[in-house]
Amino acid sequence: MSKSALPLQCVRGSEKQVIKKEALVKLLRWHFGHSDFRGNQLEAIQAVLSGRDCFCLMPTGGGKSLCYQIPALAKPGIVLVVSPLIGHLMAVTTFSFIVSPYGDKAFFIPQENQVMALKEKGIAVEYLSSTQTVKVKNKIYENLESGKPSLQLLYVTPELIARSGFMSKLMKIHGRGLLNLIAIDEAHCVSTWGHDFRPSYRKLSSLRNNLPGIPVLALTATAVPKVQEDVIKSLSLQKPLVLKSSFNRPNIYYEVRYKDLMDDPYSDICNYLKSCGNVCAIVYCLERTACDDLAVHLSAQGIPCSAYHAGLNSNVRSSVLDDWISSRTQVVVATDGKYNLKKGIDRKDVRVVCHFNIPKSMEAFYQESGRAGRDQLPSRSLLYFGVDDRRKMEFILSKAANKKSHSSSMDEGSTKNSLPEFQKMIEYCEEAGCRRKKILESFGEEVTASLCGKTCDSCKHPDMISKYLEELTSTAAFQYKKGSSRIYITSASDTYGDEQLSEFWNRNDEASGSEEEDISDSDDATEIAKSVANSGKSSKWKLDKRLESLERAEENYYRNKNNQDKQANKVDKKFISATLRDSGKQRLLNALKQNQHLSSTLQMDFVTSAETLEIECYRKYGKSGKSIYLSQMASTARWLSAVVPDELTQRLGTTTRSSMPTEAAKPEADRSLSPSAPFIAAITPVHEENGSGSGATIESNSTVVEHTLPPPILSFSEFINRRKVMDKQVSTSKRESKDGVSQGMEKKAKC
Ligand SMILES: Nc1ncnc2c1ncn2[C@@H]1O[C@H](COP(=O)(O)OP(=O)(O)OP(=O)(O)O)[C@@H](O)[C@H]1O
Ligand SMILES: [Mg+2]
Repeated sequence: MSKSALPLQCVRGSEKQVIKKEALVKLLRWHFGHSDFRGNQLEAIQAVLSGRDCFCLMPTGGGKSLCYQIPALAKPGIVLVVSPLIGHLMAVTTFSFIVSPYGDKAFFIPQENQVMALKEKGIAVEYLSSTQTVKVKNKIYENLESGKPSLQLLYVTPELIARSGFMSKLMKIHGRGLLNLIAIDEAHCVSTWGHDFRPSYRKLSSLRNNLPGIPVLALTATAVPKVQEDVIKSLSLQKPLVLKSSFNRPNIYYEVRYKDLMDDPYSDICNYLKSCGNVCAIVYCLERTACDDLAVHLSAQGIPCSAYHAGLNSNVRSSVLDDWISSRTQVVVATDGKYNLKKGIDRKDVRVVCHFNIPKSMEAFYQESGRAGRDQLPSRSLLYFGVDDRRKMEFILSKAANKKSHSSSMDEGSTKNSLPEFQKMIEYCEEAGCRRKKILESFGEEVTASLCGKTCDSCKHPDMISKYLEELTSTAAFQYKKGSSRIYITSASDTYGDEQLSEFWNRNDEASGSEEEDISDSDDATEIAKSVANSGKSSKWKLDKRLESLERAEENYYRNKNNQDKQANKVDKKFISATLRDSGKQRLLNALKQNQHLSSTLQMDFVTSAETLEIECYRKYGKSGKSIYLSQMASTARWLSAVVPDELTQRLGTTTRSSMPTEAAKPEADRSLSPSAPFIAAITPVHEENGSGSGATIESNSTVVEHTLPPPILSFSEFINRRKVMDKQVSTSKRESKDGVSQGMEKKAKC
């Protein structure tokens, strides 16, 4: 319910005057219902209200937003909040977001968006972004230009700040003395050293020059000292009050598990999630294919789960998030890319964050694991460490570092070296000692071991962890690690090249619909390699080039990228490499192995089965291009994850007997049938319920067996044919009903 504003005369003070704590606490209680300020909130608020610049470093969920929201209430004038991707996030789903609606740090309150939530609290707030209609924007501009603007808080994107038209509007407002504060949320985005650098943030330095005398508040949860210095310098903060909170997240229990010591990491994560109960969880994977595979596996084991990554079109992503946020799915398996869970939408009650592959840096790990327990309740971070994963990441990073060293004029100071960053992650996993201490020390925080209070596996079970580490160092995989990263060279040539191995279905949709992927998106191994390599081009000239290209990509997101690019992309994306095919076989093999129905069928040759199905798919769809091939592979993997032995035998038998005919060679009748038809026909007799392939009752040897058939594998042409038939049916029935209506009307008219 809307609340009337607290009479402000009791708290509003003139410039440079420190507003007393009591008055600010009153505002906090009245508008937000919190009893007192947390951490450094009060200091930050008082500093900016007295006109001083402030750099405020608070952990994820620490309460940074209040540091600019309270000043908006405590002093006349407008607080300008720069926050990335407001428009994107407000537009991308049907839900609403609150506070910093930037992917990385956004968090979600059902049915309310950030602006709505603040309005509900009686605060005059608006946001401006490219996703709004001209009408809405004009209304806001009118307010700003009116004699007495009623706005207290205005959220804008960094891209808008970069536009000269908007800047001149701001300058006018400033000239009229109506600007109270400039708050820059997610301020680490300004730094090329940070893991979330955004070129448009570089233009924010113009704020200081164009709007002199207005305090600037930079807010971030990024703990790396180099980034902090960079932010202060880049935003031209003047003698700022620097406030740093501890990065300790006492409500998160940290744990590492060792894949190389397990029979089956998939089962382990599955059992782990089950043992946590029906809680909200995020699982991060390095690559999209790993996401898809794991999501399939968890779903097959009865855990409501979906994959979420940039390979899915925005509609699918929205519906995945919808399901997750409304608790229809328990677990989301995501890559760590820009539009994914790390930076997408967050729930405050995430109880578990799992990293199924080692993250590329401690910073990334901290941010991602920090999605857990934003409501301050006990939560868990679990990292699955695998020597192979480690090597893969090392290869990607060192390849990028090599590229860097080949670039001629080095400018060491301007970009970060990712290998030492990754080393911290390795130490976190491979060395004994308190995990919490390692996290905090990696951010330069001095802590005693007692701080942890047995809230990490290493402090809680030191002997067990020592034993695991001993075992790990004696594993073949570990022994091999000092040799070379040979095993990744083959895959890495693909991983690092222009081609993306990690694909999922709907690549066509993606190419045509979701512009957001055009923004530098370290979504999978390929992208990580690319982004690291790019950041490694360290001459000033090269850095500028990179920034320019990123800026262009960013602008493309907000406008509409031209169709020629899409066409070019589509052509490149058609080629199916041998490695892609190998990974496809592996994917089918994994699906087979994960299938519980088949695990008892020991005589089954999984490898040959996977190969046969892949060859079938390639022969049928290889020429049609990568998208269709991948789409079919995804369908097949889904089908395999639930198939029962008889059905698989039938399928393989059918395949062999029919010698994998091409679509053209198939009899006409066969092509128009549902793809499952030959398969169902082979099991006789069949009684279909509801006329569909699923839920059929299969009678065999006089015994009635209830089966839920797995989803049929739809070939592309069958899918198109089916659509055509359905469209035809719909238009016929529409015509008929229209005829019926007009006949009825004719009758009425005659009467
Ligand atoms: N003083 C306070 N007392 C109680 N709760 C608070 C206080 N300040 C903030 N909160 C709550 O803490 C939660 C996190 O706040 P907020 O989103 O501002 O954090 P943040 O630091 O911006 O996090 P992120 O880095 O993820 O963006 C919110 O639910 C907010 O209502
Ligand atoms: Mg925030």
